[in-house]
Amino acid sequence: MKLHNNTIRGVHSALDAIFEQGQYADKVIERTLKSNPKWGARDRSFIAETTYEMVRWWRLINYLSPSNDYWDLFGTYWLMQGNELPNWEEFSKINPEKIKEKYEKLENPAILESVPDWLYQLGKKELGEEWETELHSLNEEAEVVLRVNTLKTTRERLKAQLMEEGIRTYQIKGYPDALILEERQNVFRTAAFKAGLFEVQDASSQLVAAALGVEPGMRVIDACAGAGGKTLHLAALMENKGKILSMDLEEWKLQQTKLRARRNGIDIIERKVIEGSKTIKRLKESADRLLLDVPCSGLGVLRRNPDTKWKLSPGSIQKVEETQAEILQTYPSMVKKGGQMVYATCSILPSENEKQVQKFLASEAGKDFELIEEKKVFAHQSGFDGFYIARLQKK
Ligand SMILES: C[S@@+](CC[C@H](N)C(=O)[O-])C[C@H]1O[C@@H](n2cnc3c(N)ncnc32)[C@H](O)[C@@H]1O
Repeated sequence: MKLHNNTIRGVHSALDAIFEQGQYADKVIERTLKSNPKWGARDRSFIAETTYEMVRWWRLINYLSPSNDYWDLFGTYWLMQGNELPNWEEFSKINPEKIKEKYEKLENPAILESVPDWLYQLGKKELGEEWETELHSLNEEAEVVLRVNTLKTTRERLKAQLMEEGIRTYQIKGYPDALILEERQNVFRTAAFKAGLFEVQDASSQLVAAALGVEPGMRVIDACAGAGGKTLHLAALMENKGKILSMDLEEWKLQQTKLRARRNGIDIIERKVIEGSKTIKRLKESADRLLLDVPCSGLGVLRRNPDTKWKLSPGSIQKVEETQAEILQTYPSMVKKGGQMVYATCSILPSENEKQVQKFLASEAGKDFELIEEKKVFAHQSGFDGFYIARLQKK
């Protein structure tokens, strides 16, 4: 593949915004791509892919070539991919033989898998032997997965329509609404997306709303709804009949659901900002189903958000675990007697998952609940994001 100086500069400026200014990788890439309308589809995918991969392998790259110069770091990454470097002045400081030798001698698994030491040790402590395999898998590039909006189309019809738009997809067993892209492409520009025929949502994430066992006509609360990914799925499973109360602390996130719901042809969603414990108390025993898609470390979705590795800290994980425990102590009161709730995270750490559920069940707030089903979804087993999904019944 031929390298172009100005697309590499695009990668450099994206890396600078991510590492020096602490911005989120997905937002940075979106902005970088918009900054030069002359870049074609190939340039854009080079910039997006290279930035993500360099963020993913940042520790390893910096170990192999300790340098503050982005050209050295890019050159090292390029060699790691099995490519040759062109004879450019910018790459003159790079010694491919030395890099190769250093890599071959490397034994430290945290550097090899490109994660901070504390994170490597935490994973090992929490998951034991399974961590190595899982971590390796979490360093792979994520597939692009679509969730068919069954309110507007079927999987077969969408597959055919996307094919007409030049996008090839395939389906997999066990995920009834999912289509996977054969090749990474920008699907947001398609007529099918604009018509609300699908949303982009990882296959594991599609298991969450499905686990809640909703039916048309139910009253459902999605208490950590964010921008509404799972709310939209719930609405489709409910055939757009009943009521969904979509709640979050952040109003700007809930606002995004409005637009998405319109595109999806959904009108059963009501939005409510959580202003404090009163908001929750007023909704006591009002829901047939409650979804707690709680804030988490995001360690299950490192494929999609590799910058999470460098943003997390032991302190931030502890803080998020405290929030999870607090949510579990108060929000389940919104479930009607005989109703059900799902507690879910996109983390693979037992301390955010089964241990939180066990603590809840052993507490006063959880005494009326029982665990019906629990799914620990690992990336190395499923091929998709890591998730945890627990379904509980209120007696
Ligand atoms: C995992 S994200 C939700 C993703 C969303 N359900 C989706 O499918 O797109 C967790 C959400 O919980 C919200 N949150 C954080 N603390 C909360 C709290 N105490 N109560 C309710 N929501 C909270 C965050 O703002 C964030 O949007």
